[in-house]
Amino acid sequence: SPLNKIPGPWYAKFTSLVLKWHEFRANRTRYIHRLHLEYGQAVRIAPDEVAFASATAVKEIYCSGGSGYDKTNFYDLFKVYGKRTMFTTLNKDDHAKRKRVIADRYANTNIVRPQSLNGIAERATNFVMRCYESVGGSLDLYVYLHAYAFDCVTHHLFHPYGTNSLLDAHDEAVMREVTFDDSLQNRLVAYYWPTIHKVFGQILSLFAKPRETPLADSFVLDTSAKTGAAPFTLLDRLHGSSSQLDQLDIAAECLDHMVAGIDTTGDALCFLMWELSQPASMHYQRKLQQELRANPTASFDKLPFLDAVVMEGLRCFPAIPMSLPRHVPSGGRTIDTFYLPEGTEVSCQAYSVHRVDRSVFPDPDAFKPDRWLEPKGDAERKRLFFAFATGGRGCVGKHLALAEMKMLLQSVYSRFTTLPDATMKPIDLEMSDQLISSRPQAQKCRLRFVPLEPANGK
Ligand code: HEM
Repeated sequence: SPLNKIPGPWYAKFTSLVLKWHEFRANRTRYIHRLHLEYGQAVRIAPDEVAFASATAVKEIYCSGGSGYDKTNFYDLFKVYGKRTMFTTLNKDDHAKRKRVIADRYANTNIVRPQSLNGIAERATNFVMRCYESVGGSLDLYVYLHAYAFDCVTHHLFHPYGTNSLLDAHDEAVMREVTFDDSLQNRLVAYYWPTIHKVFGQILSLFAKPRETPLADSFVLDTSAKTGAAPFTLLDRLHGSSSQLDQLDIAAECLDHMVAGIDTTGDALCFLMWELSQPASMHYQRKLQQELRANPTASFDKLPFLDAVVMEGLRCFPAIPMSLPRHVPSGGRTIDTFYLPEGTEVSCQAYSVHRVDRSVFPDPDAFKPDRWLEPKGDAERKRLFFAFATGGRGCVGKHLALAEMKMLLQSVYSRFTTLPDATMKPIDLEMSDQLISSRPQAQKCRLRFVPLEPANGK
């Protein structure tokens, strides 16, 4: 095999079992990262699978021809109501057709419309209310950040039919159902051994829970059938004449975006606020508070240190840190000097792309927002920033996610100091891999919120 030339552990030439073992133990990302540290930026991780971590590989796999190589059938696991969505289409043409309909709803010009931003600001205010209520005790940030992300994304999809899970128990139950899902092992069996999954599915579900989200499913089926959504929403576009989607396709697309918008933004904020609350990062928290309080009326996208904090948060703790698998196209390709035959599975994972090249990210495991403020190396850092992936299949919700993250941090850190609650252990925030996203292992994150003195004594 031409892949024999690619460095990697000896057993990867013969079996994918070791890789699968780590996947089942929710530890794929760290395992592959260890291999990168040992073998370099190109590693053979299974007989027909290679992981890369260089900027040239990212460009080739995810950007060549605009949207890079086609996705693998791994993405079948994410089909919704049995339908393919923009995210789960495998080939370029189907994807481009769907994206043409959807993309403008996620353009920054649409995100910064007053009706869109006011909805996010309102949710950030609800979050701050929760923080005030917790003063003297602690708040489980994990739950409320996911509620915030849920409310923001449903605002963008469905306004005026968005959720209010920060204040409403029924909506919170919908969010919990999606967020506290525990179906990793069951879905991995479905992917790797579909026949076994079909035949022994009932027995398997006694040991490994299947994914079941009845509340979310029926919320989206009902809501996406409604008319009268605001012009900035995705629902408005999907019901428009240009979309030509039937009702079930519309519901599937909406559910996919809703799920894509909850855990990603919720987990990214959770890891970031936990880090900002650690003694080693307290000086960054203070610097952020100073910037926010010195510029109380500044827009969230005009604050350089806030931007640096968010970029560094997403670099250190990308909510999707895992491999984004693609197939080498017909005829084979050469990546980083290695020839790969057609059909080889190739991928990059943000966790490693953000760490392996120490000339671009020195001291890569340390949280250092200031690195994003240095003009030197700016282009190289941006080239290796892979939290939202890149190319035509990169995250369509990026501008929405950044607006949500920045507006929440602005609301919180202009009013509070956050500190870890004594009940928390460092292991609680260890990364636990799911299918492509990673979440804090304990699925809780208790912080204490200490109100700041009013600015200027007011
Ligand atoms: C911090 C938050 C977020 C992160 C880190 C993130 C990251 C990503 C990444 C890495 C991908 C590429 C996945 C792949 O190729 O397998 C992606 C795709 C996608 N994201 Fe996000 N995302 C975030 C928030 C959101 C939000 C708020 C939405 C809103 C609806 C969203 C919707 C999507 C969709 C629909 C796709 C598929 C795009 C396509 O295939 O064309 N994401 N995201």
